Amino acid sequence: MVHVYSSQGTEFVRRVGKYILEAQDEALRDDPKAHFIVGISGGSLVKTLYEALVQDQEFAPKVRWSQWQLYFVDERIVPLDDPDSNYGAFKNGVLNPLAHRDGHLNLGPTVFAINESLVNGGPAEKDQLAKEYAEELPSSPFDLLLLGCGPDGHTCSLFPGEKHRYLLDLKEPVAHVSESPKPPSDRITFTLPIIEQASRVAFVAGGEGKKQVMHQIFDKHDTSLPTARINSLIPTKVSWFVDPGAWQLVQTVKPE
Ligand SMILES: O=C1O[C@H](COP(=O)(O)O)[C@@H](O)[C@H](O)[C@H]1O
Repeated sequence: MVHVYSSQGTEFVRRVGKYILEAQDEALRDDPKAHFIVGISGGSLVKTLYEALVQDQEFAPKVRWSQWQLYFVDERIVPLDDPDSNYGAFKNGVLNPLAHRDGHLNLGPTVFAINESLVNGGPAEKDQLAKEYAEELPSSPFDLLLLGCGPDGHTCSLFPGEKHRYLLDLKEPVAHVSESPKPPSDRITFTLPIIEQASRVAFVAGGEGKKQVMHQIFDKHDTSLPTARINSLIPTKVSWFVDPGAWQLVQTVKPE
């Protein structure tokens, strides 16, 4: 069963924060010196992470950042300081405010970014960039993947539609995507095998702009959408955090 939680505002952010801390504590329980291995999306998730893990007075001190190893489940192939970079958004939205929180220097996570020297190359360099990112991945499965859901049902940079259907069949853990329907056009993305192996997968989705796609995912079970496909592949490992704006058309599932 896929778990669905619907709440709004501060409650929404705190539910996400509580879930992340549970995943962190579970991963570090048996070996307090272990790493918590996390993959994050870009987009609206970054603001939620800031509010839940940096701004929240109760949760912030409980985040063991120095033990986090953090990867991007997808990345746009642009320089790291480009406004479209997922790394750049996370740096500006979470790492920088974290570093200066409470007036002293705080240690952040170990962050794995793409090889920036390849971003202006041709298709071969972009394929190489995906291959190199795959080589950086941990040897054990991810403890947690925090995913977004676009209004078209995409997650990571796994897009729906005929042209990108092949992405759902790929076996390599990281793929180069060209001609993305959402700019920028060139990206890398985690693929389904790596998502399926993760211990926990959470989707975080808010706003009215996502109400139609939620209906497609939860009422219509449209598994041509990468998000719905993940629900059907690993239902017991998936949780959804959705706000009432996004949830308003769903009729067949009652949030917990
Ligand atoms: O392009 C992307 O979009 C998705 C969804 O973003 P959101 O702003 O609607 O939450 C995001 O999860 C992905 O990482 C990003 O590259």
